[in-house]
Amino acid sequence: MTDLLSVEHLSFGFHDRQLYSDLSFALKEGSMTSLIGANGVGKTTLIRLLMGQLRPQSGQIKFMPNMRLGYVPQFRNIDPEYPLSIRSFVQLNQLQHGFPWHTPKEKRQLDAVLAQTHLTARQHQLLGRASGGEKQKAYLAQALLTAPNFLILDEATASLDVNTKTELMTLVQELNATLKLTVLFVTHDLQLAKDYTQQYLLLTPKGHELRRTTEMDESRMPKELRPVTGVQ
Ligand SMILES: Nc1ncnc2c1ncn2[C@@H]1O[C@H](COP(=O)(O)OP(=O)(O)OP(=O)(O)O)[C@@H](O)[C@H]1O
Repeated sequence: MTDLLSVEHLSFGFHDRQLYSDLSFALKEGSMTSLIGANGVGKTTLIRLLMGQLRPQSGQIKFMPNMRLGYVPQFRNIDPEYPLSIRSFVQLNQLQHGFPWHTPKEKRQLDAVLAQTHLTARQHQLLGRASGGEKQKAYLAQALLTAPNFLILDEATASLDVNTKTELMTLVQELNATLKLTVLFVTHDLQLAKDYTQQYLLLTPKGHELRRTTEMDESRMPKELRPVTGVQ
């Protein structure tokens, strides 16, 4: 299988702190990878580098030519009085052509994405009154509207309850299987990493490792990462 992403000898730091000095790894097309590491080790910074918001100090970030990136941010609280329905919120990602209306093709795409994320029945619910899981699925649906083949989930399950986390990750797994989405999942939750992704990229101040989650040695993981309990 081809590499969707290849990072070669990347180095980056902020003025007072070097985060990586020789970071190299590749993600295969269609793979699911957890990005894990202690607080402040540089996970978000790596995502910002991948998204082109920061430039490497040296080294290279290469994507396959037809890479289309979708980004799902961390769950945020939304004001209960937020005026848009789930459908209208998801649709915001389609208003980039500058017209305040939607073409029949866009409506079909929107309906398809709402169905993919199991939101069809709840699409007229006000987003502010939706459950945490529905809100997070709305962010996911918004990202899917641009038909990405690479999806970055940035702590997207943090602050969701266990059942909702499971539901969201099952959905992401379905999308990975049906759309061949390559997934990079930033998480502090080792159990989710083991249950839903095949490999993990661990960042530590001393270096990094990319391994299969079946080979994860919990005792070598940073202490603050949630212990693997085996209970879902
Ligand atoms: N714009 C910036 N300017 C200076 N330092 C920064 C900037 N952004 C992040 N940092 C620092 O870089 C380090 C890595 O931050 P980053 O947010 O990438 O870590 P993280 O692994 O995502 O942490 P967490 O798990 O807590 O979200 C931290 O020490 C942070 O304070």
